[in-house]
Parts: sequence; C-alpha cells; structure tokens
Amino acid sequence: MRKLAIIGASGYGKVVADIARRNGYKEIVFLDDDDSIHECGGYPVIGKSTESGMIDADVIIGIGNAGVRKQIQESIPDEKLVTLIHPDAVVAEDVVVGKGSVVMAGAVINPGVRIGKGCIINTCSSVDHDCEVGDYVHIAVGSHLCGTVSVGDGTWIGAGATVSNNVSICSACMIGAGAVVVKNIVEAGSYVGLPAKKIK
Ligand SMILES: CC(=O)SCCNC(=O)CCNC(=O)[C@H](O)C(C)(C)COP(=O)(O)OP(=O)(O)OC[C@H]1O[C@@H](n2cnc3c(N)ncnc32)[C@H](O)[C@@H]1OP(=O)(O)O
Repeated sequence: MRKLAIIGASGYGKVVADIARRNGYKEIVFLDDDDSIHECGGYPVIGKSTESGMIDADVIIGIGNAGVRKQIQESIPDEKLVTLIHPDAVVAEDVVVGKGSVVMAGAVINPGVRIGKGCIINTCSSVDHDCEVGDYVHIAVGSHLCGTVSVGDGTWIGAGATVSNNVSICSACMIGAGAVVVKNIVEAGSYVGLPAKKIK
C-alpha cells in the first residue's frame, strides 16, 4: 500500500496515524511547521505542511482546528486526499463520507447519513439515521446526533453533547461539552448547558 503523509504532528495526528496503520499503510510520515517536533506516535516528521506536493504519498490533515484544517486541505489536490475509517467503527453501507474525513474507533454512523469533507467523527460518537453533516465539522468524543439532524460547516459538537432529533445547527458554532441541543440554532456562536443556550 502507498505511503501516507499526515499534516499536523499533534495528539489528533497520532490517532490518525494509528487508524492509517490499521487500514494497511506501511509507511507513515508527518509534516509540521514546528521545527522542534521530530516525531509523532513513533513516526518521523520529515518536512513542513506546505511540502506534501513534493512527496509521492496520500495525504490527510491531522489538525483539530477547523479553520486551519480547511485552509490546508483546500490547498491540496483532491486526488491526493484520503478518507480514513477505523476498522472498529460501524458505518452503514449507504453512508457517504467526504475526502479528508476521519472516523474513529467506536463511532457509529447509521443509514442515510452524509458527512462532508475534512470532518472528524471522534471516538465513540454516533451520527444517527439521515443526518447531514457539513464540511470541517468535528463530532467530538462521545457526542451524539439523533436522527435527521443537520450540522453546518465548521461547527464543533463538544465532547458528550447530544443533539435532539430533527434539529438543525448552523455553521461556525461551538456546542459545549455535555450540552443538549433541543431547538434549531440559527446564529453562529458558543452554546452550553441543558437546554443549550448561547454564551457569546
Ligand atoms: C479527543 C478530544 O480531546 S476531542 C475534544 C473535546 N473537547 C471539547 O469538546 C471541548 C468543548 N469546549 C467547551 O465546552 C468550551 O468550554 C466552550 C467552547 C463551550 C466554551 O469555551 P470558552 O469560549 O473558552 O468559554 P469559557 O471557558 O470562558 O466559559 C464561559 C462560561 O461558560 C461556562 N462553560 C464553558 N463550557 C461549558 C460547558 N461545556 N457547559 C456548561 N458551561 C460551560 C463557563 O463555566 C463560563 O461560565 P461563567 O462565565 O459563569 O464563569
């Protein structure tokens, strides 16, 4: 199997490397702009984030910040980008997962779901039937989208948060850890608590 270059030698990047290894990548390298980092998860950092075009390798972004992830992903030709799904994630057959997205261990994605590009579907989260997840969304560890939820581009669903069925959340929102979203959110911002309310 081909080589994989992961941009971003971070904690998240380390998890991405583990998923890549389980998907059969034999050679994994990192690219990062921090000169002081030489390895990540036991894999070498061999250059800067802008150098993926010079390497004959598949590419994925290992950066948690949605804005940075988007900026870097959109500078890379689509044919170099891959999608990674942990072998212990449960993903229904008709689910569409966009380029550059990563689905982590224990995640469950049920039928009729569409996940955009550059998303993180993190450990033990669930995305239930017919959800529409935009681009560069992060469904953080242990959070749950009930059925027919829509999440706009760049939104972060915090760890352990729950979004009730048939609810829409617009782009550029931060849903706090443990929040419960029971009504549509139509204005960008940070929302916390039960029921989730805007804080700024
Ligand atoms: C593998 C991984 O690690 S994946 C990463 C998972 N991590 C997460 O999901 C983290 C999600 N982030 C949060 O929950 C954050 O607290 C945010 C984004 C909601 C708010 O962060 P900030 O904008 O920095 O807000 P700040 O910390 O200043 O808090 C503002 C107020 O909201 C409260 N608040 C913050 N987060 C929450 C929350 N999740 N639930 C309830 N109240 C909260 C604070 O106590 C504070 O209240 P106060 O003004 O009465 O003191």
